[in-house]
Amino acid sequence: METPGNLFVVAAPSGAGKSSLVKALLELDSHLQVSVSHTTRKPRGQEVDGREYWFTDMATFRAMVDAGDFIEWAEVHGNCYGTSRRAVDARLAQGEDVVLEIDYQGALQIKQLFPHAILIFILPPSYVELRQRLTRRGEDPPEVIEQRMVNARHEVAQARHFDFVIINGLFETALFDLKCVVHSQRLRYAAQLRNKSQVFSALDLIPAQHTTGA
Ligand SMILES: Nc1nc2c(ncn2[C@@H]2O[C@H](COP(=O)(O)OP(=O)(O)O)[C@@H](O)[C@H]2O)c(=O)[nH]1
Ligand SMILES: Nc1ncnc2c1ncn2[C@@H]1O[C@H](COP(=O)(O)OP(=O)(O)O)[C@@H](O)[C@H]1O
Repeated sequence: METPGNLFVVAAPSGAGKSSLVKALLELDSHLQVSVSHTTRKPRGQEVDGREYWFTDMATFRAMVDAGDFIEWAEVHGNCYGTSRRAVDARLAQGEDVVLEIDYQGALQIKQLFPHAILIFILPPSYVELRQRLTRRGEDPPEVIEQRMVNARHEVAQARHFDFVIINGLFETALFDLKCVVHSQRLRYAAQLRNKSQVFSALDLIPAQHTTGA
């Protein structure tokens, strides 16, 4: 039986830079897969169905909730978002590492289901910078930016529930920090059993009672 992969959750207030950081991390880390969420939000700008999100209508989303298709879901900024069981379970079982880019409500649900999941919160350096990034991103109308700025204050307060907090001031520094968190999780004894099993057996290193990602 394959040693299950690691599960990483990245959350942040809108505009803090989580999508940019996860995208940059995936380009550097071929062992990491991102889970594509379902949402009732309408596509923005260049977003493509099946790439950034699976865009669904509310009736379909509700039916998936009722069918138990999501391992977590939440209403965020007036839209529904959810992580499908299919997107995660099979990959973890194959020993792949998976990253979820979801809000703090989903993150806390995931921690209940996967106690060894690593929760990472991305903070903006200030609310002024957060508003500037949302405005510069140019993907949300002013009223949506206002809503996200109001919600940001409550979201930021949830950082204390997370395992790691990364301040996304200089992008490259934040990306280095994110890579360190992911890599340090892989250096844990249990993860090494998966990554370096030949060496462990060559050294007669008896695998400890395996606990996923502990
Ligand atoms: N709980 C949960 N939140 C999600 C999911 N997918 C995205 N989100 C969160 O929903 C919020 C809004 O995402 P989005 O509409 O892409 O706006 P953005 O944060 O401005 O890029 C963000 O906090 C996302 O992390 C999901 O599957 N589950
Ligand atoms: N460290 C940073 N410094 C300046 N701009 C940034 C930084 N990180 C991200 N951005 C920019 O801020 C905007 C929001 O980033 P994005 O990744 O979409 O945030 P989120 O996914 O958290 O909503 C984007 O235009 C992005 O290019």
